[in-house]
Amino acid sequence: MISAFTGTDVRAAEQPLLDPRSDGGAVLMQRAAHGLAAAIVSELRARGQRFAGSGVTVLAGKGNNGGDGLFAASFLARRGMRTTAVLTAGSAHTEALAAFTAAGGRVLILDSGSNAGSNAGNAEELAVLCAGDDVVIDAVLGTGARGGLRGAAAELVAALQELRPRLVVACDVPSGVDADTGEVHWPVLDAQLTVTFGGIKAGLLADPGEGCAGRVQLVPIGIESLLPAPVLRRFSTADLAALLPSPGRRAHKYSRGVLGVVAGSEKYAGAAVLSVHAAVVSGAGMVRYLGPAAVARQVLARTPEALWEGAGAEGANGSGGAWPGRVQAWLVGPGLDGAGQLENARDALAAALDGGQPAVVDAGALELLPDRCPPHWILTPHAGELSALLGRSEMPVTREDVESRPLHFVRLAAEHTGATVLLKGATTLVASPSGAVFSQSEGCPWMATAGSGDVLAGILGALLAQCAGPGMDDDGAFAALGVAPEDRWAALGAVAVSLHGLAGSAASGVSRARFDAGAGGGPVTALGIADAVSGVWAQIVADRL
Ligand SMILES: NC(=O)C1=CN([C@@H]2O[C@H](COP(=O)(O)OP(=O)(O)OC[C@H]3O[C@@H](n4cnc5c(N)ncnc54)[C@H](O)[C@@H]3O)[C@@H](O)[C@H]2O)[C@@H](O)CC1
Ligand SMILES: Nc1ncnc2c1ncn2[C@@H]1O[C@H](COP(=O)(O)OP(=O)(O)O)[C@@H](O)[C@H]1O
Ligand SMILES: [K+]
Repeated sequence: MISAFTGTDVRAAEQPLLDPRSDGGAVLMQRAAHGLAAAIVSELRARGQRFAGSGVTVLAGKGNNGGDGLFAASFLARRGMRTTAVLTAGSAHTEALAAFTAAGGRVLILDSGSNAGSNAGNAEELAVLCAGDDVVIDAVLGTGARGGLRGAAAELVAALQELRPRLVVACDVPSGVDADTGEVHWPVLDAQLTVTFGGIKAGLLADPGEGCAGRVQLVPIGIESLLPAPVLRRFSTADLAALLPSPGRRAHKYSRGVLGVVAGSEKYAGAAVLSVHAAVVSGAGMVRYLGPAAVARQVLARTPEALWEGAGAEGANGSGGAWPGRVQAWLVGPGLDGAGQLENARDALAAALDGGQPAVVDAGALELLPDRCPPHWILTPHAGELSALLGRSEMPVTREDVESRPLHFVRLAAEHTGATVLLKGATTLVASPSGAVFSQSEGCPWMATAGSGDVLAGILGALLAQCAGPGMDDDGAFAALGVAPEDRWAALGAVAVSLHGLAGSAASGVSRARFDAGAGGGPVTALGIADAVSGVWAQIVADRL
C-alpha cells in the first residue's frame, strides 16, 4: 500500500532533526539531493540517453527546495553533465549555491524586467534556453510554498510549458501544486517524474496535482518512523491480491452473495445491461434484477445468469410489490427514468436502510438520499453529480469547483451525508465519513466512455455482496493492511476502482503508466471493460499462493 502525507506532516517529522546544534538539516538535504540526482541518472539511462555531456537546468527558488535542486545539480555536474541554474528569486540557499558553482555550474538570474528598470525581463529568453536542455529540474517551490508561482517565475514556467521540454523532473512537488491537497495554482510545469522526499505528499495522489506530477518516486531520508498516520492511501496490485474475495470450498450461490439491482429504464436500458453484466462477471453469487419487462429482456439476452424479479412498483408486467428474494447488497441508480423505476429505487433504498445492507447508490438514486446515510452506503458520483448533491444540501458548488478541489469536496460530502463517497475521475477518490481517503488511478483515459461508470457500479455491487457478511468486520486482509474497521467500506470501494481501472487498461492494451509515458492504447467500450474483469482478476490473484 502506498501511504501519503501532507507536506505539513512531513515538515513536522523533519523538525526533531533540524536542531541548529546538529547538522541534521544538512544531512537530510544531502540525502534528498542524492536521491534526486540518482533518479535523474536512472531516468536518462532508461531513456537510452548518455548523461555525460548532456545538459541539465535547475530552476532554483530561494528556499530549501531550491537547495535540494542545486545540490542535486552539483552531483550531476561532477558526473559530467553540463549544468545551469536559473535563480528565480535572485538569491538561493547559500551552501547549495556554493557547492553548485564549485562543481562548475553556470548561474543565471531570472530578471523581472522592472528590477532592471527596463520593460522586458528575460523570462522568455531563459525559457528557450531551458527547453534546449536534456533535463529541467523544477526546484522553485516545495512544501514551504504559500500560493503559486508569481511574477517572472510564473512567466518563465508558462513559457517553458509551451515549449514542452524533453524531461522535467520536479523536486519534491511540481511548483504550484499544493502538497497537502493536490490543488493547483497555475501555471505549473508538467513533470514526467516527481522525486519526493521522506513521504509521498498527498497532493501527488489527488487531482489536479497528480496530473502535473508524472511518475512519483519516493526517496527515504530517515524521517519515515516519525511520520503520523497517512492522510491518503492507495492499494497496489499486490494488495488487491489479498483483498479480492474468493469462495470457500463449500460455497453455494447464496453464500457467495446476492446483489439486488434497480437500474435502467426503457429510455436508458443499456445502464441495466451494463451494471448487471458487470456484477455477474465480478463474482456475485446471484444478481436479482428489478425493472420493466422490456429492459429485463435485454438484460437477460446479454446475461442469462441474472434473475428478473419483476417490474416492481409499477407492476406492469411483473410480480409487483416487495422484493421476493433476499439480497446481501444493493445497487441502485444507473439509468433510472420514469416514476416506476424511481419508486423501485426508493423502495430498494428503504429496504437497505431497514435491513442494514450495504448499497451502491449511483446516478439518479443520488437524488433520493435520506438526510443521513449509513457508512456502508457507497455513493458513486462524478464531479457534476457531486456538485448537484452538495447543491441540494445548500452548499452551492460548480462542477469546476469539484474538479479543482476533489479531495476537499469528497471529504466534505462524506462528512455531510454520513455515507462513503467515491468521486470518479482520472484519479478516483474514496472518502470514508471518518475522514480517511483512498486514491486509485489505474484506469486509462480511454475509459472515459459512456457506460463505464455503470460497469464500475456493477463491479462494486458484486464486491459488496461478496464481502458484506461477517467478513468485513474481522477480515484478516483489511486488518493486515492496517485499514480500520470503519474505513473498510471505503477500502472496498478503492478495490473496485482499482479492478475497474486494471480491466479497462487491459481492454485498451495500455497501462496508466505507459499511457502517461506516451504509449497509445486503443478505444474501449463499457462492455469491453466488464469482459476484461474476470481475466484481470485471475491474473491478480495468481501470485497469491
Ligand atoms: N526541512 C528540511 O531539512 C528538508 C527540506 N527539504 C526540502 O525543502 C523544501 C521546503 O523548503 P522551505 O521550507 O525552504 O520552502 P520552499 O523551498 O518550498 O519555499 C519557501 C521559500 O519560498 C518563498 N515562497 C513561499 N511561497 C512563495 C511563492 N508563492 N512565490 C515565491 N516565493 C514563495 C518563501 O518565502 C521561502 O523563502 C521541501 O519541499 C524539500 O524540497 C528536503 O531537503 C528534505 C529536508
Ligand atoms: N480520464 C480518465 N482516465 C481514467 N478513467 C476515467 C477518466 N475519465 C473517466 N474515467 C472513469 O470512467 C468512469 C466514468 O463514469 P461516469 O462518469 O459515471 O460515466 P457513465 O455515466 O457514462 O457510466 C469512471 O469510473 C471514471 O473514473
Ligand atoms: K518543486
